[in-house]
Amino acid sequence: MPARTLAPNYHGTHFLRSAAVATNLVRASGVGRDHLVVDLGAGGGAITAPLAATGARVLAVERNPKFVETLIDRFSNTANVRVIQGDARTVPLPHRPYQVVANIPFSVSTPLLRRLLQSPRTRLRRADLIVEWGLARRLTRPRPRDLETAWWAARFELALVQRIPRTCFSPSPTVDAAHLSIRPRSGMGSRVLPPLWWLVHAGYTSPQRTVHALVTEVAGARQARRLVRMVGLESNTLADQVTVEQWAGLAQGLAEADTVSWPPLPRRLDRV
Ligand SMILES: C[S@@+](CC[C@H](N)C(=O)[O-])C[C@H]1O[C@@H](n2cnc3c(N)ncnc32)[C@H](O)[C@@H]1O
Repeated sequence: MPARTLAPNYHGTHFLRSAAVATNLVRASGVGRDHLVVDLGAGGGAITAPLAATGARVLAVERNPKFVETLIDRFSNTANVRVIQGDARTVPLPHRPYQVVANIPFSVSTPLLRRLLQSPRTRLRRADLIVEWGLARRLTRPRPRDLETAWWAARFELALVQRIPRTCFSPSPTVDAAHLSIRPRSGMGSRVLPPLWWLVHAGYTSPQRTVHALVTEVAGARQARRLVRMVGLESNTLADQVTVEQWAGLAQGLAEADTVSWPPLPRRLDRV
């Protein structure tokens, strides 16, 4: 169904009118035969169709019954597409590793990102999302302004791939969008997560303390000096000057040193 026939705009959502944007997004995602991929907010299938063409197993999640009908019609003969009527904020996500490729509704971007990125047990392997330009800028700052984004960005590399002009959507939103790529950061296995959480939590709760003082609390002054230097910081660098990459490096160093018995991660991180 051509995107421009989908107006009026349902709940502030914007449908892709550019097939090239959908194709490029899918190509950049690296999705291929037999991968499991979820399209959250599938609409008329603008992204579902190029995903299906890769041979991947595609789950197309859509809340609006009219679009669900359209999707069922459009993909009734496509064995590798399953249409799921439901709310992307609550629909069960796969228990095995999966990717997400989607033009997510701007109005629920943050709850959806939380679902994908927050839990230490997430099975998300990568994601390529179209999000609001301003959100993509905020998420990809080297020093995020809030603890939640820092927790996501220390475990996943969040990169702004390109700006997508508002004219690529129908109806056009008031602002441009962006292709946001999400890839797991290497070396962030389960042993690294407790020290990582401790560090970012301490750093964002006490932004004016030196990172050296924070690390000293758990590792002793000598080890703290070594780790702080190892990630390219000075002893007097304040916590709010530390990048997510440096928090990740410090957490890896602490996990390797293996001298601390870390408290378990808070259960609320798993509530997704
Ligand atoms: C930005 S549009 C994208 C549609 C299509 N993927 C495209 O790119 O043209 C978002 C779609 O998500 C649907 N939607 C909005 N909120 C949703 C939710 N909470 N759960 C599932 N789908 C939702 C809307 O009905 C709409 O079809």
